[in-house]
Amino acid sequence: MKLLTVNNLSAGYNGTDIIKNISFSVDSGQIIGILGANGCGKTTLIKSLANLHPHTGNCQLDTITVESVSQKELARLCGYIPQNNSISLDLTLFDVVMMGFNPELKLLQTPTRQMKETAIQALIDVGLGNRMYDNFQSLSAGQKQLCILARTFAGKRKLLLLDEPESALDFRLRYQAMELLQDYIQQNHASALITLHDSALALNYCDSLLILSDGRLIGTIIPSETSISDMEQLLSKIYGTISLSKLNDRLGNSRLVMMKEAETS
Ligand SMILES: Nc1ncnc2c1ncn2[C@@H]1O[C@H](COP(=O)(O)OP(=O)(O)OP(=O)(O)O)[C@@H](O)[C@H]1O
Repeated sequence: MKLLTVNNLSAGYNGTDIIKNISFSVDSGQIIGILGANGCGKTTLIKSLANLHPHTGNCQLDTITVESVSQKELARLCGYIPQNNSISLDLTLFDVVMMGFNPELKLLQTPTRQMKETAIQALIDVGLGNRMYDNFQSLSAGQKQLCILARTFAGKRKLLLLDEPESALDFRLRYQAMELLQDYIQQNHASALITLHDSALALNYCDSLLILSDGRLIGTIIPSETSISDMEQLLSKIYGTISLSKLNDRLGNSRLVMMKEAETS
């Protein structure tokens, strides 16, 4: 079932389009990666989908047209994690996660007990259960990112828009965050659009990958179906010469590994 349909999306700055005529759709239950070189327009695309950046074209999310609803209404269906968190207030981690319920609460309405329990569980799930009442500002950059992820999971939105959520996480936590995301998507019949610079996460955790180059969608990879040579060809357009291999880990799970090759002239 389609959760999101994007039609002819273009957006930019100062009258110049940075992303150009992008169209794609996302089924429920999918994690879609957005890959592209620095500056190709990934953040601009994600912000446009969250209706936080002016654009032309339109996005249909479930039963709503993104461009025609209020931010609060959109926030009930869609959770957005920006590249850099902008929380500068002295709040506990618990308070930060509780902010995820704001779109559901009316003015002066207090959160329910179930919301509080969900927030606590979300913090435990990301490994921050023992820091729940610490000041958010006292966390490291990676821990802040995990706390924001917990807030997004607690909100139980149908669509998650995540802009490089792994950037501050160490090697182990990157994988843990992707596993948590997979569980979330399955349990909530949700979908995620996620910009990534980590090819191992992109190739091994995403159901499909949108390949952006210079603001255009130049192709789509379905890691479980697309041939290695087709994937290499597309990925080389954004990363230069690369090679891909399928390797088995010790448990026999097949993994895609991308290696940078010397540039050929
Ligand atoms: N506020 C702005 N004003 C003018 N130009 C901008 C603004 N924000 C971004 N740009 C330009 O738009 C282009 C795309 O930026 P964007 O942040 O969407 O790229 P990105 O693919 O997310 O990059 P990265 O991988 O480095 O995060 C860049 O050339 C950037 O300079």
